[in-house]
Amino acid sequence: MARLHVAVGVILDDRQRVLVARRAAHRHQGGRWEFPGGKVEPGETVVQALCRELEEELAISPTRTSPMMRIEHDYPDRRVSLDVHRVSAWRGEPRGLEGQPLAWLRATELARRPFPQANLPIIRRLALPPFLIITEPLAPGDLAGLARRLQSLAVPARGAWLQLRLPDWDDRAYGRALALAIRTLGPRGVDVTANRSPAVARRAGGHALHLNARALMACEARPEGFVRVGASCHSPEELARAEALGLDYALLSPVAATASHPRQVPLGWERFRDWLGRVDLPVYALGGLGPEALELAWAHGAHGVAGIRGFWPPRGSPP
Ligand SMILES: Nc1nc2c([nH]c(=O)n2[C@H]2C[C@H](O)[C@@H](COP(=O)(O)OP(=O)(O)OP(=O)(O)O)O2)c(=O)[nH]1
Ligand SMILES: [Mg+2]
Repeated sequence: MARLHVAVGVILDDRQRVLVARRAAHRHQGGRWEFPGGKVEPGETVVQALCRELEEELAISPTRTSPMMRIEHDYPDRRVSLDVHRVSAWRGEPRGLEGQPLAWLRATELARRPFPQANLPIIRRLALPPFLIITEPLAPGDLAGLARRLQSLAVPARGAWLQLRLPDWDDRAYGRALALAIRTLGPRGVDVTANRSPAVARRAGGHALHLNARALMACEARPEGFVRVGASCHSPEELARAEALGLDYALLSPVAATASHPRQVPLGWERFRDWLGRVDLPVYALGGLGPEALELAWAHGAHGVAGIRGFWPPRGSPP
């Protein structure tokens, strides 16, 4: 059975809601929800096919797209290869030209609708927010200072999560900081990942774990008991290790020059794209980047942007 090549669009608005449509009952995978798109015709590029399909199905013309992932899936009656692209800007107002119902959903709402089986990796990937904010250096044990900084955090409309990175803090103080961060940010919809040993993270109630590159390379297996585990990477070997361990994401740095790691040579965007293209893993761009770099990062294959300085309000500014 030949594999059907399908262009799929993850259409995202500026609050990171995704446009989905319900497939008509009589079609393959009928009645289920889908990300709009369709078959790539002979002679078309994937992006050309996507633009044509979105014109035909929704009356919109994409003006900005970026590659997101590729999925091979075998249904009992059909084999498909989904070439998934983000659509982050378009002309026109989406309408269901084929009578199909449409809905704009947040990532957390996608899991509650029936989608074709092949779409599950897309839904899992969308659950990772596009911004990963890393804590700034803070005097060891200064919990009150941390509380003030967490309060001051302006969460980007597209969504973010936080990596609690306090390398100078001892385990005890770190555990208290982690519990504080989870308590403060959880109600604001911001998950917190612990950059510490699994034992300390677990004891403080952490459910996500971040490994630095040294911890990653020392790891024999994915640490157990966390819903999300990721790692900091600086080379293709480290990325390959993160993929082999079945981690959920990686950070790749430094893309540009940074104040926090002045001696590291920046990768630049071309090498960044080349390296992340060798693994099947969502990768955040890190190093000298702020939230404004998201479209550029997407254009180079990144899942999102991670950073320190570009995300926090200046110290001493009113909360
Ligand atoms: N468009 C789309 N297709 C998907 C998704 N997930 C998934 O398994 N598929 C499968 C279902 C179909 O077998 C195939 C897409 O074909 P399609 O029926 O949408 O193709 P098309 O728009 O060109 O439609 P048509 O001309 O055949 O009516 O890929 C998805 O999220 N979006
Ligand atoms: Mg279609």
